[in-house]
Formats: sequence, C-alpha cells, structure tokens
Amino acid sequence: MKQTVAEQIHDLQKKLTEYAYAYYVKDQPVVDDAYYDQLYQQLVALETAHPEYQTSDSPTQRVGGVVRKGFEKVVHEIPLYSLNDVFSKAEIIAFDQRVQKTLGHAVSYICELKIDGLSISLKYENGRLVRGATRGDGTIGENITDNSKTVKSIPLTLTEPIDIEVRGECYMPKASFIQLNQKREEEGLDIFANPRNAAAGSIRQLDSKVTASRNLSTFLYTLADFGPLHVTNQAEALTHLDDLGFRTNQERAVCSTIDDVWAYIESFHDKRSQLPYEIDGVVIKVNDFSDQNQLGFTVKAPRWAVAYKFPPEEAQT
Ligand SMILES: NC(=O)c1cnc(N)c2cc(Br)sc12
Repeated sequence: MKQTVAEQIHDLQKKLTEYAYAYYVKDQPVVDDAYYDQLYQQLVALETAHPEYQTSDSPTQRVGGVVRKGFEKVVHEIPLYSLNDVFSKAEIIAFDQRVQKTLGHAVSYICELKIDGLSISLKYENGRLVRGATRGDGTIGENITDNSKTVKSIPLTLTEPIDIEVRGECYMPKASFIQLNQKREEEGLDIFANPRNAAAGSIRQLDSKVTASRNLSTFLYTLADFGPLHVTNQAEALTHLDDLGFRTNQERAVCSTIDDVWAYIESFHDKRSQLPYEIDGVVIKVNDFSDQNQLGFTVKAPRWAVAYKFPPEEAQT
C-alpha cells in the first residue's frame, strides 16, 4: 500500500538518522555519500512541502542558519573540573600512593586519551538536546546550542527519553585541519596554528553555517548529571554513553596496576602520530565512583585523576 506523506517523511528521517549515526558516531558508513545526499534532498523537499511534519530532531534541522551577535552566558550547575598535570612515571606512582593512602586499599584505573580540542557540555531533557555550552572558566560558559546541532556526531535525540548532562571534547580531525588551512591559504586568510585552535574558532562561530562546514567531531567522556542511570564506575559510564548514542573514544583501557597504566601510556607515545585526531596526553582516573567520591576534589581538580602530558608534537606540516 502507498505510504502517506507523513509515513514517507518519518521513514526518511529514521533512515537518514541511522545512516548518519553509522558514519559520524561509529565511523562505519552503511551507504555511500551519493545515496545519503539523494535521500537527504528528498526529505528536504517533502518537509518543505509539508512543514507540519517537520520535527525539531529531523536530520535537516542540524544545518546552521543562525547568525548571532554574541553568545549568551551559561551557568554550569555542575562545574567542569580541570586536571592536575604529571610528566613522569614517578609522578604517576606518587599519585597512586596518595590514592591508596587515602582509601586504605589498591584501586583499578581507567586510562583515556586526552583529546586536544575544546571542552563542551551537552544537556538533554526527555532525550532531546536542549543546550550545548563551552566550558568557559568551568562555571560560566557560552551557549553554543545552535552550533552544537551542526556537529553530526552530537545526537539530537538519545536512545532513551532521559534527562542527563554529559561532557566531552569537540575537536577537528587532523585531515580536516589540513584541508581547512589549505583553503584559507588559497583565500589569503590567516591559517589556524593547530587543530585545537581551529576547533575552538569553529564551534564558537557566530554564524552556525560556518560551524556546519568545518567537519567537527566529538568524544564524550563524562556523565555529569546521571539522571536515572545507575552507574558504579567510569568504564560503565562510557558504555552507557555509547548506548545512548554518543561518540566515545574506544582506546580506553581499565588497568589494575600502575605498570599497566605506564604500558598504556608508552604504547600511545608511539601510536599518537598515527591517530586521526590530536591528543596531548592520557587521563588516568580511579575507575570506581565510590572511590572517586571518597577522594573528592581540591579547589580546582579531582584527587582521583591526573593528566599525563606528552611532550608537544613536532610543528604542523
Ligand atoms: N577522557 C577524558 O576524561 C578527557 C579527554 N580529553 C580531555 N581533553 C579531557 C579534559 C578533561 Br578536564 S578530562 C578529559
């Protein structure tokens, strides 16, 4: 039986959302670009002819159209923390000894790559993206909701209709950075010094069409407001982020000893230049959340995590 217009639109929205998830979140394209674009144009035509069926979470609603004079301020109810940096194995051992002394027992750590981008916070209500914000000073950030919607790896709708807030890094892949600077050089524009500056300049664009053109991506890594989720450790939290539809970094590893942590760090000293995104270190966190709560925070940073920093990579070619 012939589909109604509403059914056709819903079917296209569902297909395009699934295809975009596979491509931008899982890095596993299921259709080629030409077929995706063909369906996308069909959906734009149908939604334009029948706006009553256009929903705010349709894939067509990501494209920037807003040009702002500035960014509204956002207060982070749950402040974004910063990390204490360490630069040697000896400092990591000292960190582990402080942790064990405070807790009175040994712990497992989770190692995650430290992405060289711009920290963002994403707020969802009933599973819908309602706010995107920059870190700012950790307490006051900028409202970049329009620009966040143009970042294809940021889900407009989660797989569960829940209220949560998550944090992560918005970054520009190395290949996109090189392409962007080549284009800017041809146009006689200043080039960006590194992918981090390019990502920051792109997500903080007043014209969200420009943001949409910059091929930004994300890795989410913190459940700030867990909402209804019951999670006991960071490894589980990352699995929940995956299940909800977020893009997380798959290089993470749970390590039961500092020697395993150091082996992970050394392995990425070598692999770092092969990654399609820039990293500036490894974040080492106590994995268990009850241990994290017991360790708490200093004025600016958690006592349950440190950032091991790599030496700066050679200059951008
Ligand atoms: N995986 C993580 O926790 C992580 C990754 N990349 C980063 N730039 C940061 C910064 C903080 Br603060 S945490 C973190």
